[in-house]
Amino acid sequence: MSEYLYIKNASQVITVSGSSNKPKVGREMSNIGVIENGSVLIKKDRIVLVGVNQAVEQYVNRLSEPVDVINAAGKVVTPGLIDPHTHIVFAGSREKELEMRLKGAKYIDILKAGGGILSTTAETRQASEQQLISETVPRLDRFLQYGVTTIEAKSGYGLTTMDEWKQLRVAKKLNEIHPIDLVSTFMGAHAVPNEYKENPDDFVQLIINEMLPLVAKEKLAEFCDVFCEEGVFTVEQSKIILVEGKRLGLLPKIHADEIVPFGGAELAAELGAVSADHLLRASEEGILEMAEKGVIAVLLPGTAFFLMAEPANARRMIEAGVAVALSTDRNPGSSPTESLPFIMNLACLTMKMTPEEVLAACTINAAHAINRAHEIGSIEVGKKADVILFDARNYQTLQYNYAVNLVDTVIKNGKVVVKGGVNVAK
Ligand SMILES: O=C(O)CC1=NCN=C1
Ligand SMILES: [Zn+2]
Repeated sequence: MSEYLYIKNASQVITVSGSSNKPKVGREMSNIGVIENGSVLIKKDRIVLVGVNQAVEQYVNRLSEPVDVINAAGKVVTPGLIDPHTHIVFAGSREKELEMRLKGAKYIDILKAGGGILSTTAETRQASEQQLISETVPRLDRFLQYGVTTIEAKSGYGLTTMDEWKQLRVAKKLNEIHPIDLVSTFMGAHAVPNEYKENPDDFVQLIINEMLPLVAKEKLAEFCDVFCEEGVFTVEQSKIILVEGKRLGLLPKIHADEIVPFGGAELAAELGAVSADHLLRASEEGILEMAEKGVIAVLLPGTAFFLMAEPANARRMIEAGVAVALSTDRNPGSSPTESLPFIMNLACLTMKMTPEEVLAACTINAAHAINRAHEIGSIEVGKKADVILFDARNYQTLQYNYAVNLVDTVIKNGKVVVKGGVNVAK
């Protein structure tokens, strides 16, 4: 195994270069830096050269050290895909809810009746750290097979100080043992637990006075997120939590305007949140304020699809100058999928995003949504060698061939972890 890995003769290399200091907005989202007949040279865990085949070949031929070669003929090479919004650490499953919703039950009514998030919370509270690890690893393995090399991971199924702490410790442990990188978000404000149903403001105080200080002291999360929604947390409660999180060094994110127009996008802009997520019902004012303040819209078309709801107005957001990222929203209730490639298909087919925009949204813009654009999200010299080879001759095929997995090879930190679609990292 040499220090050099040479990915040669790709049909296309999609570099998504030139936007590491700020996310792509507007027409910039369509500029994804395509190199026809290109190659990539990796040394250890970093990208050291990317360009047209001949130029990279000449450089490689002058090297005195041995070079491992991957023949990428007929393949499209992209940066590793990034999922900036998952609830991946949890126990149990919620298939029963699908049947209820197919018979007309609404997501939010199931939650209000003590199901939904609260039923996953009951199972997650019961689960040991080891059980949470063993239930989450297969989900991470599937993400890897879909070409996802970095994900964000929220807490929010503990809803007690110790159980939120447990979830975040599990995410930290998974980040150490699994090839995928996990970036953690504290989301103690995911739902009001039954024991605080009569006095939700006391739960907000528990989050402020106990959970946030512990998470900040132990540096178990970089972001703080709140489910700002009718019947969950009010705009006022959300603001109190996110302002305190920000004071303690946790950057704000917000589940905004998912079910009803609720002012979440406006709150995200007011607080200068890194991202506002969902936005199926965001107002025109909220979109304009997000554009003005540079708040990234993390859109979740898989959740809209699974909840049989209208998706977010991506075209209006892109037109208004809001940076758009995409995510699976992997969770057991409203989006049980790891297929970020299918989310890209849905973004094209249900939100009319272009093949270029969805690639920018799943790479560099997603990297900005988790504060990692200096490290990942594009194929540029000095960045982490997180690279995907897709079995396709051009990037448009990735959206044309929908609901299939075209990932052939996944390289994580310069090491091959998926080959021929098979996980070889074990
Ligand atoms: O239902 C869940 O478990 C996750 C979720 N949080 C907010 N929307 C969906
Ligand atoms: Zn979510």
